[in-house]
Amino acid sequence: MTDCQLYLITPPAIDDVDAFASLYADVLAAGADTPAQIACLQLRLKDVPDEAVLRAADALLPLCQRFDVAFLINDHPHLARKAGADGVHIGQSDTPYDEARKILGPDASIGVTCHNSTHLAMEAGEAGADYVAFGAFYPTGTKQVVHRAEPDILDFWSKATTVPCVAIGGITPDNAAPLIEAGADFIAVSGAVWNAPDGPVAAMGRFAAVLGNKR
Ligand SMILES: Cc1ncc(COP(=O)(O)OP(=O)(O)O)c(N)n1
Ligand SMILES: Cc1nc(C(=O)O)sc1CCOP(=O)(O)O
Ligand SMILES: [Mg+2]
Repeated sequence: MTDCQLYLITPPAIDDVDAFASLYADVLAAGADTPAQIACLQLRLKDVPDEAVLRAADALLPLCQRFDVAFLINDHPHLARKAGADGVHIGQSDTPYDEARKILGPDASIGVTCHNSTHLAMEAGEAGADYVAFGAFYPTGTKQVVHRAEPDILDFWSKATTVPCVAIGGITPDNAAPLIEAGADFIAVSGAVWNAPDGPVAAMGRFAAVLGNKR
């Protein structure tokens, strides 16, 4: 079994929060005690009012706590603090790391998007980021991306530092293996779970199989 873990990101829009929370509970249960056990859920709602983020957080945080899953909110450190989240993920055009750390304090988990740049990752790591995220590794329909990363950045990073690295971008059970083998500590996925033709629970089984292989 690899030591790479699954980092789940919500869809960018959730129309029915209660229905999504129920589906997320099924996904949590499907991954529990398997190699696809979810390590972190990121709430990544885009272009919605703060109230919508907080409403979704209220529904999802208790489920994360029940399954010992870290709960991060994307982009907004103030909302992460207000929601009682475990941390925030920030990109290069979001709140700067130092400001996010001031807002959330020393015990929060703060992840930083570093695209395909070891320079950005070194800066984030030296500043105190809890993880760095590299991507996009594959084409994705979830986000308009301009940067492409190759697995060798994961190999370099995992040999050069102890700061955990997250791989993201178009990751599926069929293309995850090279990223896992290259040294990703986490694979961050969204569409491959939520948009799976046979449903998110079946997708979790496929991720368990690929994450269960020897690194
Ligand atoms: C784990 C993880 N990695 C990268 C991103 C992308 O963040 P960002 O560049 O700020 O883009 P948006 O997600 O905010 O559109 C992420 N959210 N999570
Ligand atoms: C949110 C995000 N950030 C990316 C980056 O490259 O920084 S790619 C991406 C989309 C992730 O969703 P999916 O697993 O459906 O591709
Ligand atoms: Mg962002």
